[in-house]
Amino acid sequence: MYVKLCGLRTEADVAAAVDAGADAVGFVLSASVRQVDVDIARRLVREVPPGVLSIGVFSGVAAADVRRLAEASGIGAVQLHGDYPRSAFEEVAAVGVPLVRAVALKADTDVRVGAYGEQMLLLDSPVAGSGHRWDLAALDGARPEGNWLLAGGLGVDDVAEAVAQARPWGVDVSSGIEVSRGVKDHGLMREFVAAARSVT
Ligand SMILES: O=C(O)c1ccccc1NCC(=O)[C@H](O)[C@H](O)COP(=O)(O)O
Repeated sequence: MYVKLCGLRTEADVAAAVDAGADAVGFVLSASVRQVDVDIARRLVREVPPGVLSIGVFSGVAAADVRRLAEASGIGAVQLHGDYPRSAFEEVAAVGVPLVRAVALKADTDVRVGAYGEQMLLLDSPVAGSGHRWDLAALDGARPEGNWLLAGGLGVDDVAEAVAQARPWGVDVSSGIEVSRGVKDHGLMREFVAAARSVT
């Protein structure tokens, strides 16, 4: 079970996420209570050891600016959140790092991983980073195959049940590992990773 812990803002967060066994850590580089600027992102990326992917998360940022921020921060992957067109993925692909397409599942969502040139697909609630769950029954008949992550309101108490139901390749969380909005709880990080991987 691939686990991404998102919305990290401090060196201590990064150390705790790595210690908890996260496969990927997310830094939000667009408007959010969890936003970090490019200088902080660059500093945090340097703390991420080889083998753990540092993912820059963008929403509502023009593709040219995503490219610039991705290159300046040195992040290891780019997550484009929301209604980015294929052309944006093509433009950002020039950075030369893996891409994550993050969307809320709708009737017309292309759920094929790689359909926009991405390496991972992330299915999330309609409001990213809100901690809101969505109805996993929507996956019936629209379940992706391959490297797709489930997100949206997951927490230590329900991630195992959600994994058992949706059978994703990975999971992603932000609100569910926070003590208050935007402030990570390092104990919850450890509990979340263990709970996500408890399903056989
Ligand atoms: O986390 C944010 O504040 C955010 C803001 C804008 C775009 C994306 C954002 N987060 C992206 C993530 O990958 C979150 O981990 C994902 O939406 C799940 O969040 P949550 O429901 O809080 O666990």
